[in-house]
Amino acid sequence: MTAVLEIAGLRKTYRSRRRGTRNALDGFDMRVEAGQVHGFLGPNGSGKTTTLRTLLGLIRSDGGRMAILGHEVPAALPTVARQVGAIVESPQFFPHFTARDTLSLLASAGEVPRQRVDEVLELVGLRDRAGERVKTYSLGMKQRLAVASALLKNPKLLILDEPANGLDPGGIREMRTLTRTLAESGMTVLLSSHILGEIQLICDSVTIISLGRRVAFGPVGQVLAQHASSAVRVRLEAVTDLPAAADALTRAGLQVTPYPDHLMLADVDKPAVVSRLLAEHGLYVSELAPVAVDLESVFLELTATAPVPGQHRQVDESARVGGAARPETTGGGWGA
Ligand SMILES: Nc1ncnc2c1ncn2[C@@H]1O[C@H](COP(=O)(O)OP(=O)(O)OP(=O)(O)O)[C@@H](O)[C@H]1O
Repeated sequence: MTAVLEIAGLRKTYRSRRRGTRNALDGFDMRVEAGQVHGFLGPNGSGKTTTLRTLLGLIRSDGGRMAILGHEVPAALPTVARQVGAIVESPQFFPHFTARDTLSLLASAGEVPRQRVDEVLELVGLRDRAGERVKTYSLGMKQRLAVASALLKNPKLLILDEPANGLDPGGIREMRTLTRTLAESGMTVLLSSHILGEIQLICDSVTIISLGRRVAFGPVGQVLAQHASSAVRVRLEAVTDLPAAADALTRAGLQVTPYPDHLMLADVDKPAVVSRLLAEHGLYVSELAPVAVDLESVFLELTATAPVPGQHRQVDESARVGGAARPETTGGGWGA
């Protein structure tokens, strides 16, 4: 398959006299194949926006390589810019302009044929409200207008940062259908979102980032399968025993994620070992069930961002996967 987007070893450090240095990207890799809808997932502050801004030449990297449609960027951005549509930060529109005026202005500035304005208004579902001023639009309608503006050039690569932000359930479903339709027409879509159920429904493949590094990537089914084999949900007869159970299982070397009314265990080859171990501590299991894994649980496990009762996770406290200095080896190098 042909890569529309390749990133290898990308590094970005923010430096400020007051806050010191912060490694936002620490050798990040990504590869997006042509015609795919690719999900870009990561906890708050993990480096998604920094990646996208670097890719689009809005900020400069401190190292690594990036290519769009085979052209190295940022050097080739003037060449490839026409083929990339992006909404990375909430775009600002003139509030007194209508959606049609806004898009017409952008179309003439970008030498896009006038008829494309009506096409994109139709595509994003704004046709009937296109004559109203943007200041009267709801958040979701502004979001649709933003997507319309990114589609004007009929790009080969469409980058959407949180496109479902502010959309109602119907709007989210329409955005899903639109994204799939665009991909079926040959467009490659890179989609960052925190709505993991949505990503699982829409995306062909994903990249998960944590602390500026890739911690998982590949086709959605493959990423799920890699984590599906041996997750187990444990409930106890007494909920108050959960902390003691988590403690005993952790000390036995198991990877435990606590929830208010159950524990999740990763990599359990023999579930019977769990009930025996807990019984030895006077803790009695009421349920021990293999779990059908979903993207949300994989995300929480890989980024270590599952909520822990009684604790308030701070934004930078996501995973150092495996405790290793570098979380995963991916074959390395360009395009892995
Ligand atoms: N201009 C900046 N100056 C200093 N630090 C920054 C700047 N922009 C981002 N950072 C830091 O870089 C890290 C990555 O931020 P980034 O915005 O890329 O995360 P994100 O994954 O997009 O998060 P979110 O999901 O919350 O949007 C964070 O620790 C953030 O505080």
